[in-house]
Amino acid sequence: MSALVGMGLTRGFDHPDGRIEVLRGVDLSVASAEVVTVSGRSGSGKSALFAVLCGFDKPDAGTVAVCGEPLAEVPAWADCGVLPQALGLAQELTLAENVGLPLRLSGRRAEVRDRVAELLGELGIAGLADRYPQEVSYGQQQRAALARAVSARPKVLLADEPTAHLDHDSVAAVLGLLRRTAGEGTAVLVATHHDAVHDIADRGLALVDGRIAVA
Ligand SMILES: Nc1ncnc2c1ncn2[C@@H]1O[C@H](COP(=O)(O)OP(=O)(O)OP(=O)(O)O)[C@@H](O)[C@H]1O
Repeated sequence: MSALVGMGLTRGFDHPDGRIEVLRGVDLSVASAEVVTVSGRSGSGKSALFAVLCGFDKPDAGTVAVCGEPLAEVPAWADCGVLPQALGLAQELTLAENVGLPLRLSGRRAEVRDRVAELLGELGIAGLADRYPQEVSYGQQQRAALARAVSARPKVLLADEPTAHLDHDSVAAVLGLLRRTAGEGTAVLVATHHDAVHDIADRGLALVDGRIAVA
């Protein structure tokens, strides 16, 4: 079954010089355990699409379903994990606390310690567990935000440019985690400009003129 289904998604924005229609009827689906990339030129609407798919933004028309259920107004982290381009780490929490937050909010406190240690270790930032986001680099924050997105083992993971700004070893760690997360049953959708991400994906989609095409 498709874990993530978007149908007929449209979204436009009003600007002083007129309205732009960014999404013009996007249909897509991602199955459990599948890694799918979305490419497209800068400004083509990848982030706008992800915002609609995870419920951060409402489409003008169309529907989103996670495992056959309409997307909740505020989806649980265990349903939909998100790595937004802006990261959105809680500044008043340490990296470890940020990563453990989805588990705490899901009432799974017993899993927090081991899962946080596992993810921070895998992403090479275990030594930064007790630092606050403003005390580490952007790339380190980005990996913490990815760890937070996957910590509750969500049904769907949406990762917007997860390898931007990372060095070679960090890219390899992120790609390994994306693949492993899919291997554990999560449907993974990744917006990327990066060939290395396409190489580990099962399929590639492209956003062209507000619609989805096979890449
Ligand atoms: N909240 C908003 N208000 C107005 N315009 C917006 C808003 N969000 C996105 N846009 C516009 O929608 C278009 C698509 O933006 P989006 O950020 O989705 O592109 P993208 O494909 O993710 O680009 P990049 O690869 O550079 O991250 C752009 O023209 C942008 O200016």
